[in-house]
Parts: sequence; C-alpha cells; structure tokens
Amino acid sequence: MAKKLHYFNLNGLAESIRYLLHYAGEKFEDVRYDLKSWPDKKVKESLPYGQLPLYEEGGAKLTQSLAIARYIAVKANLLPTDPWEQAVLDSFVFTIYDFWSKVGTFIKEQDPARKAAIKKEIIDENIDFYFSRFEKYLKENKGHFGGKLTWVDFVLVGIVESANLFLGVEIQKIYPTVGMLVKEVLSLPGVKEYVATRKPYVI
Ligand SMILES: N[C@@H](CCC(=O)N[C@@H](CS)C(=O)NCC(=O)O)C(=O)O
Repeated sequence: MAKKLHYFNLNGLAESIRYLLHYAGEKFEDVRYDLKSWPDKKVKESLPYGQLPLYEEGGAKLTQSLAIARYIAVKANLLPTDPWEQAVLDSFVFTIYDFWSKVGTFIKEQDPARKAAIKKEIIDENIDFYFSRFEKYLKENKGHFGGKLTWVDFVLVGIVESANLFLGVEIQKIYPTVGMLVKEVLSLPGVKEYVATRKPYVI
C-alpha cells in the first residue's frame, strides 16, 4: 500500500513523523512543499483542513501531526499497552505542543518589534519553564518520558530541533538529559541513516 507524508521542506511538525517512519522501516514517499510558494492554492484546497502534515495510506488520509505520529508509533511498538501509561505520555506530548504553540506565535507574527518581544519571552521564560521540567522528569525516568523509548521521545526531539531552527538557540546544550535524548533518537537505526543524508533546512 503506497504511503505518503506531505509537509513543507522543513522539520516543523513532520520531522518526528519522518523519524518514526524511518525507525519503523516503512517505505514512504516524503513529499515536500516549498514554503516560499505557499499557499499553493491547488494543494491547499486538496487538503482536508487546508494544512499539513497529511499522511496517506492507499487512498486513506490522516491529518494532525500527533495522530499520525501515534499511529505509526503503535505499529512500531513505541506505545505502552497500559492505559494510564498511555495517558501520561499523551499528557507530555500535549505539553510539548503547548511549548510549540508559543514558538508558533513567534513564527506567525509579522510585526518586527512584536516578533522580537515574543522571541525574547520564549528565550527568557518559556524555554526554561518547560525544559527544566522535562529535564527533571527525564532524569528521574531513565532519560525517557515513558521510562524507556516511546513515541513521545521522537516528538520532543522534532520540536527541539524545530525550535532551535526558528529561534537560533540550542536547547539540547542547556539541558543535558534532553541533549542525551536528542543524541539517542538521532542515532537510532533508520533515523541515523536518514539524518546523515537529509538536506539542511532553510527558513
Ligand atoms: N494541529 C495541526 C496543525 C497543523 C499546522 O498548523 N500546519 C501548518 C504548518 S506547521 C500549516 O499547514 N500551515 C500552512 C497553512 O495553514 O496554510 C497538526 O498538529 O498537524
């Protein structure tokens, strides 16, 4: 069954999905759109909610980055079976996205002064608020959100990389346990080979 992941030529909300697909050994078409020529009216109108990422299997379409990541994670055995453990991981994933929504506000802001102020707030306050907590939890749980490798670790790494790219920071250097997790995920079979050949992202 033909599999396709559609997203921009960016890591953004799709990089963790790319990692998961490569780790799972799935053959898929990594379809990329140029952000500079977005919105491509024809593509946008073909998307269920006008947004990316979109994942396709055969003719079936799945939107929402976390739903896509979770689906691939189930197939790759990266989700615990215990409902409580699943819920704890969901809670982390939504918290990681709470942080990402601040970065999203920065990305969307057009006014240079407001953009600079949002960036300052993220760097001075939000990064530490979220990442000092992630760091502590990871340290106490064998370096992983679920005590062992799960899909949430992939999501965190994708978001760290993307935040770094947009804000010009290096979050993984400030929080050593987060840094170790980034290294681990990027060295996983399948992911390592993908990362070695991916082109640098330009924004
Ligand atoms: N909640 C959605 C958000 C999707 C989203 O915001 N996509 C952005 C890129 S990160 C997009 O498609 N922007 C282009 C547009 O809205 O035209 C998800 O997690 O997949």
